Amino acid sequence: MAAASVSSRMCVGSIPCQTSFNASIRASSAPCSSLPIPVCGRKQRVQSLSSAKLLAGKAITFSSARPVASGGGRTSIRAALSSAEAGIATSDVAGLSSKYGIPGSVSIEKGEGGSTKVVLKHESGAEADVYLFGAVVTAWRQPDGKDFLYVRPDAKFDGSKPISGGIPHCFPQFGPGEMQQHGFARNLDWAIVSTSADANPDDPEPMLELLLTDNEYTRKMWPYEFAAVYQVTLKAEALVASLRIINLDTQPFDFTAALHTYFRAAIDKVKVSGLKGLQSLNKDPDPNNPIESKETRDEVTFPGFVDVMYKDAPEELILDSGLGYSIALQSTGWKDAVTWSPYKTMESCYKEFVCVENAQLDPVVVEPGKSWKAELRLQPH
Ligand SMILES: O=P(O)(O)OC[C@H]1O[C@@H](O)[C@H](O)[C@@H](O)[C@@H]1O
Repeated sequence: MAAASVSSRMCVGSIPCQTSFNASIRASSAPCSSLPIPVCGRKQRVQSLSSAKLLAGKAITFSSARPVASGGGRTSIRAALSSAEAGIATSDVAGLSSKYGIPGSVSIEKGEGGSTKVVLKHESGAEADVYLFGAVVTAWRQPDGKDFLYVRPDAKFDGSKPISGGIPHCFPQFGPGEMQQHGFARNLDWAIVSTSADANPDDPEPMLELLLTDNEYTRKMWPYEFAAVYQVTLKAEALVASLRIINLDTQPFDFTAALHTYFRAAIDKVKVSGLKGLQSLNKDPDPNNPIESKETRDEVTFPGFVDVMYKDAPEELILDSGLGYSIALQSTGWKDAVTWSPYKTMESCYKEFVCVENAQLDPVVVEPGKSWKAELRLQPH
């Protein structure tokens, strides 16, 4: 749909503070202009959907804990999402800034390689950078300036390949498999749906909500209509990443996925705890025929090349970075975990990072009109 044909306008401050953009739409059958007077909308930036589509539409529940109602709502959900997508070009930093920027909390900037990034700023001094290309959180800076995430020196930000570092998405395939390694979600521009900084009245936490839907390119690899909605919230001492996959198709689909997090670490000292007793599948030496075993160590270390998948991981893993601090990875919905260190296959940087990934390794089936949700909360431990 051409941007010009879309009735899309600012709807600043018309959303009650406690709800997200989508929850508000769900709660309302009214067009944007007739939604309630701002409660604390000063720090809310949303892209309104076409009012006609909202009035005609069924519930859009991709930010709620409840699955999307099945049945006839799909067409209108799709229409509403198309409207949300057909906004400002991802390269239009000025346009995106005026629509979604929130002074002091959310800024839209030109990042590395000319790619657009969103910087979330918490009043504690913490910051997070999120690139629209791949919806990758590339930095999570602490108030003292330390960045807990890592971007490889060979990372490209110009769209020529996925950004190698931070928190890339693996979707709809963790891999290896029929499509490109780790799927297509990290190769595409995601659209901003909303930003806010007032969901919590006691703590102005900046939040960014991004959207990816199918297109010709994705359907060639994975022939389904879908929406992926990704919310990143920066708290004083935590980064929360919440992913929802909605089936907009008329048939069920299945996928595997992961958040492929690159943590800054000292490879000779880093340890991961919480994996003991889990079934492990070692992709070394043959990723297509992993060797099954059981993890016996309290603390998993990285003395050489490591590429291991763990089934049914607990909701909390602890990463001791070896740099003087530890990070808790708390997750819901992500059933499995992966540890990866390329070791000397990446001579220039292997000493500086480790990947501990929250994953869904067995295909998850989503029925038409239903959705799947998983959340990762990272916080100092
Ligand atoms: O695509 P990237 O970021 O280079 O990561 C590749 C690695 O990603 C890991 O998740 C896989 O377990 C490895 O097998 C793979 O080599």
